[in-house]
Amino acid sequence: MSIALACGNLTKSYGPTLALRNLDLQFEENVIYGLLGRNGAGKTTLLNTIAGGIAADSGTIEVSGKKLGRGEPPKDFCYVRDQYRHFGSARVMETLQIAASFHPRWDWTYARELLNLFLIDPDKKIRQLSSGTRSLIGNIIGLASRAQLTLYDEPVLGLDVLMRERFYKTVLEDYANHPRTILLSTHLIDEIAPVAEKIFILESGSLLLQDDMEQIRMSAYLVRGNSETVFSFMAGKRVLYHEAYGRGTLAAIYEKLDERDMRQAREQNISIETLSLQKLFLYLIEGGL
Ligand SMILES: Nc1ncnc2c1ncn2[C@@H]1O[C@H](COP(=O)(O)OP(=O)(O)OP(=O)(O)O)[C@@H](O)[C@H]1O
Repeated sequence: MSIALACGNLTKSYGPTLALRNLDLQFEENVIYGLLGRNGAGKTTLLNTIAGGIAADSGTIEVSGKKLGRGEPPKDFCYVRDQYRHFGSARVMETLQIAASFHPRWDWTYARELLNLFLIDPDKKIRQLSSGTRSLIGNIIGLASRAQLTLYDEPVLGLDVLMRERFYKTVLEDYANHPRTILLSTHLIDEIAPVAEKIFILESGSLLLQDDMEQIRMSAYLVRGNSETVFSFMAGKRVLYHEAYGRGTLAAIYEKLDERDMRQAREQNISIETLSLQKLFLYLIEGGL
């Protein structure tokens, strides 16, 4: 496993607001990450800091083992955010030409295919596009850049469900042929679950959870039953949240359950359901345990 990017002890405040708190994060090469967090959790600050757009107060950013200077962007890197609205009077094709000049691995054949796939007229001016279509221009740049490190900040904002699905499918297909490190920051949590291999959840500038999607699928459960039996079942397990539920208790746990746990649950009439990523997120935030 090689590390593409490592953030060490990263801290950034805006006046009294601590946006990133001693954040340690590592991104492996050739993995798709999902970055989740509530409004104000620090996602954009993290991405901007990695991109060199803002300087951290303290901490380090290393790309392939080499420390970046203050405000220095990583090499072979693409940051997709909502800046394309500033290209108002430029045509789509001109905007792609500017982007291509920054990305040595840019693939024009692929960029044209993507314009067709997302039904975008290359002669239109950016300001004539809907906001969803402007997001797609950024996403096309992210894909066609084939940058080894690609960060997307809310790439599906304003996209209808068909275009969201099409975008995620395209990311996966292209990643299969051209593996690279991709980070997708989004509020649409359950949509990211089939796409991301690993998840980071930020809350108040700190990392609340990081895990493989596969582990999350095998570890996130909601258990319900008589309070006494539920508490005894939960003993020694990581409990994210619990509440009284009628005469019993409902609890969200984060733990791999084995056959013995399942037998105990059956014998004691405890119901166990798997939690979706979105529900896990909600219980993590609500629980704060
Ligand atoms: N330029 C700024 N000046 C002052 N405070 C800021 C600035 N940018 C961000 N913040 C604050 O820093 C914190 C983190 O904001 P950030 O935009 O990184 O969160 P986010 O997770 O991207 O949120 P969202 O999902 O709403 O975009 C918030 O409390 C926010 O109000």
